[in-house]
Amino acid sequence: MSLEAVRYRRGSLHILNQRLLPERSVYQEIPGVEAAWRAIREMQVRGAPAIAIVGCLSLAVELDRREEGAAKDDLVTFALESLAYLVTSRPTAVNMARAAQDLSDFVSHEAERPDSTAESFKESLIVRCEAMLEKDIRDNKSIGDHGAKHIISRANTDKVIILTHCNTGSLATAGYGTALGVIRSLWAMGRLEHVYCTETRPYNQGARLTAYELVHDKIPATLIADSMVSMAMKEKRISAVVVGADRVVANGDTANKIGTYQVAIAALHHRIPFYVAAPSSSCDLTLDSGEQIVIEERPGKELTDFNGTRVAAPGIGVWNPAFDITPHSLITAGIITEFGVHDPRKLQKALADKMQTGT
Ligand SMILES: CSC[C@H]1O[C@H](OP(=O)(O)O)[C@H](O)[C@@H]1O
Repeated sequence: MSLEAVRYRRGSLHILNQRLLPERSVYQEIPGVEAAWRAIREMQVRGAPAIAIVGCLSLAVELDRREEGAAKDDLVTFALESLAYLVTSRPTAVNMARAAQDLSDFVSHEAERPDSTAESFKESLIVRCEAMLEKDIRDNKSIGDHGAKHIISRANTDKVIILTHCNTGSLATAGYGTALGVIRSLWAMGRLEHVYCTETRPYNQGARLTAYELVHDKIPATLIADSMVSMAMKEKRISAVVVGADRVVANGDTANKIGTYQVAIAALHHRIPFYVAAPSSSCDLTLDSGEQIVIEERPGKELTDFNGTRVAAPGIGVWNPAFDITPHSLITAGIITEFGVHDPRKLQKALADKMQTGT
């Protein structure tokens, strides 16, 4: 059975508490929007797509519980306020903000429809939130296959060796994953020799989550410290680097987990192709360049402590940005979306064309 970050059925939402993995696999209920906001802020659930999906499904479960007879205007106000609130949970990943904008537009349109009732409004909004689950998995499988075919077509070996950073798998999405989806597709095609995953300090998404997923799927993999990346590129015959994204902007600059920028610099030095894998829902064409992206800074305790024990010298100052920006010039092999692999400089036009044609 594949790993599930999110378990949903009408009226019921549970998340796998990722702060407890890999030692403990605990699903906790998310009864509504407030609980979702807290779970996202505390990174009990994380990953750009998963954040948006949990946020929107928390609205769906809370709407479902509203007793019949609630006034349509009250439901409209509740939905719009809830979506705006959910966007404040974490600032860097764009997926929640994009989903909130889409759903708010939908709500406003539905509210204006003369033939819509409170019940039909509720049902149509819940159905739109629920559709995010299947769409995300479909997009991830497309990303996986586009990325795998692109890597294979450019490799000079029958099987490839991939380095990845952070966690971009089933624990960061509705399933399959983005960069880890590319790895899963390479494995399914019989074209993957090995994976190197970085521990990804300080939350350890790699050591705790990506390693957990790769072991679960029986994919041959080796965990390395973040500081070992350059040595691994020099010694371990890495064919390509594939990472995820929290926000890709119009010129292809990409916000991703802290450490991605220096992995990209090391890849350039070693002439190793560097890919970003992200659904179009992680792209923000309203921003021209990476300098405009807000970088979340997390509590210093998340850096000074390890498993509840302080390891840093008391009294030391702490800087704990959760993301960094990789300039498009370092994304040398392309940005992999559900539509294909794009030159970062041509991403904006490619996505605009797709949005226009809807294909
Ligand atoms: C497909 S997940 C994308 C992205 O989200 C992660 O950040 P976080 O664990 O802080 O939510 C990481 O940057 C992944 O690459």
